[in-house]
Amino acid sequence: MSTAIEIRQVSKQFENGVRALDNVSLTVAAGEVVCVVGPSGSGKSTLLRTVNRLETVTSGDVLLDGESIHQAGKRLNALRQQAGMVFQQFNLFPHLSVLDNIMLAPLRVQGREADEVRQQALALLERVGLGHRGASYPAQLSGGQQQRVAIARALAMQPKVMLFDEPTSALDPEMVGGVLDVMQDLARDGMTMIVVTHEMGFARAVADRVVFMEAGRIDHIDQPSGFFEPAAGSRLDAFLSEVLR
Ligand SMILES: Nc1ncnc2c1ncn2[C@@H]1O[C@H](COP(=O)(O)OP(=O)(O)OP(=O)(O)O)[C@@H](O)[C@H]1O
Repeated sequence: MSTAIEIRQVSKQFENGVRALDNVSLTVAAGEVVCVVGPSGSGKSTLLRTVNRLETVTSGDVLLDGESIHQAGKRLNALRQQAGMVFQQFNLFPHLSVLDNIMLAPLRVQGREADEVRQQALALLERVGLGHRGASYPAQLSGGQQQRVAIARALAMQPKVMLFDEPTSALDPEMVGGVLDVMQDLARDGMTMIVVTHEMGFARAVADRVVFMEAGRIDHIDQPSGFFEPAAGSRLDAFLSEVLR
């Protein structure tokens, strides 16, 4: 299987001295779903953000389909578009309708043709179960619906990989399932995904591998063959007891 994402010995030290990532390496194959879990502050978001260079690296590199994103030069925008990102806060434009939110970047950033973009946006809205809400504004939707629009918006750029940063953490519990269902469908369709999440049920049901981070390093990777038992009394053990409770 071809490699979609290669995180190569990435370290990140912020200007305040915090070492958020310490020599992290991870390879994600095309079509693979990797969930990243770990205690607060362990570096999960920072790692995800280095993949599309929302965060620079202190050393190391990330390759998307074999191309360096941290040395990308003029190719940076093109490479960034290969990695769709979904955030905890949905970040929709409040003054634009749902349909316009989805169409904006394909039109403005990619310069694609309006009819084609509209057809695709409508199909994506159907896909996330909101085919009837294209004319609504974000404030008229629930948090879960807004997050499904944000997923459709990311997909509209036709990315090769999708990066999710705690996509359900800001949602009311009854909204979580609908968003996870959309993500599970995407996984089934063969999308390459890295998902930072505390949803261990989702991670174990959908992920090909689960990466456990602790203090800026990958502590352990669960393979499909067996689940990880953290050392009793460790920080990861405490964290997992908390999220699995
Ligand atoms: N812009 C920044 N400037 C300085 N320090 C930062 C910055 N962003 C993150 N950090 C620090 O880097 C470390 C890793 O943060 P990160 O957000 O990646 O962790 P996380 O595992 O995603 O945590 P959470 O689950 O709480 O979101 C933390 O100590 C955090 O305070």
